[in-house]
Amino acid sequence: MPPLLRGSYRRFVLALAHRVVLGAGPRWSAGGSSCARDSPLGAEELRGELDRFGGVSVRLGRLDALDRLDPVAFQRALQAAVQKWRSEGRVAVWLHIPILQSRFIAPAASLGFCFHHAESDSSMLSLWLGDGPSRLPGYATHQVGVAGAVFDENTRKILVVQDRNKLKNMWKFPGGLSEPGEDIGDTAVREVFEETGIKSEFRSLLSIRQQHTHPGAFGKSDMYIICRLKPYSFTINFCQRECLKCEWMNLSDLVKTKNTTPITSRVARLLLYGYKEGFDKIDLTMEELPAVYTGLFYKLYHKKLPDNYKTMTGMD
Ligand SMILES: NC(=O)C1=CN([C@@H]2O[C@H](COP(=O)(O)OP(=O)(O)OC[C@H]3O[C@@H](n4cnc5c(N)ncnc54)[C@H](O)[C@@H]3O)[C@@H](O)[C@H]2O)C=CC1
Ligand SMILES: [Mg+2]
Repeated sequence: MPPLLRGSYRRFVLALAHRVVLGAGPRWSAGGSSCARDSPLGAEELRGELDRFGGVSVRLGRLDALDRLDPVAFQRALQAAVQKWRSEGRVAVWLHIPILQSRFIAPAASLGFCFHHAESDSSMLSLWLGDGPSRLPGYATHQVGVAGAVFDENTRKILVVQDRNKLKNMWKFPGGLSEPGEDIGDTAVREVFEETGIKSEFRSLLSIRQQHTHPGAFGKSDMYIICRLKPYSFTINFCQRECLKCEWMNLSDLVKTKNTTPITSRVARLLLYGYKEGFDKIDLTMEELPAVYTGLFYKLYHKKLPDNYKTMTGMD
């Protein structure tokens, strides 16, 4: 018996392994999400939840007893649990590890667990137990950047900046990265205000760019969305830390200048077209609709649909 499994550790690990085996067993209702517990053995157990795909989720932060467990003992307990789950046909194990319990990452990795993702205060490891290659979905694939094309129809001027810390100083629309849970239009309005001091309101989406292996996206892809915004303040007070220059430029000058990026030039032409022919030609407008399954709401962006088409029931 290894020295670390003597005395109280030994009793604990045996109880833990036993608990895992029982906990992962038939008292878990298939397709349900309730915790399995064996009450006679108390709180010291490796508890998990069964998900609707047949995988098991274990949240180490909920297991008080782990505070007293060392990595070697944890590895043995986890190994026993994985064996049992495998024999029961579970398809995957998800291991949620609070950052302060990161000593359990290496033991899990030695059993084949890999990082699925990490947040600021925790990591999630996963192990595929099903047949064939893993069918577990990956984590985030893109970062989302949003810019605001703030166009003043009265003066035909557009708000442009040159970023500091860029190798080439070119005119572009102010913008930046979306915060978690932030609506696209809100990112545009917030970033425009933070970088230029201009207040504006969301009108529509104009373009979406997708670029892979984007520099600065930590190996992920970049989704860059440009919104049309309407200004309601006009005095520039730009952020010196982020921007080198900021000005209201004639839209026709932005269309002509070579000192800009291809996407800015293209969207400037799109705006000119919208200004001359009607913004309904270029706008993807937003509407909030209810989600059927979650009871939440979402934002849907598309070209304007006439009201009679929204309510029509057939082709008549
Ligand atoms: N084609 C275009 O016209 C351009 C498009 N974009 C798009 O805009 C979005 C990002 O906008 P940004 O203005 O860059 O974001 P942002 O306005 O949120 O600013 C990012 C801030 O983070 C700082 N930063 C970034 N990486 C850093 C690091 N490793 N260490 C320290 N500080 C760091 C930068 O200095 C900057 O202050 C992306 O979607 C990108 O594709 C950005 C520039 C030009
Ligand atoms: Mg920016």
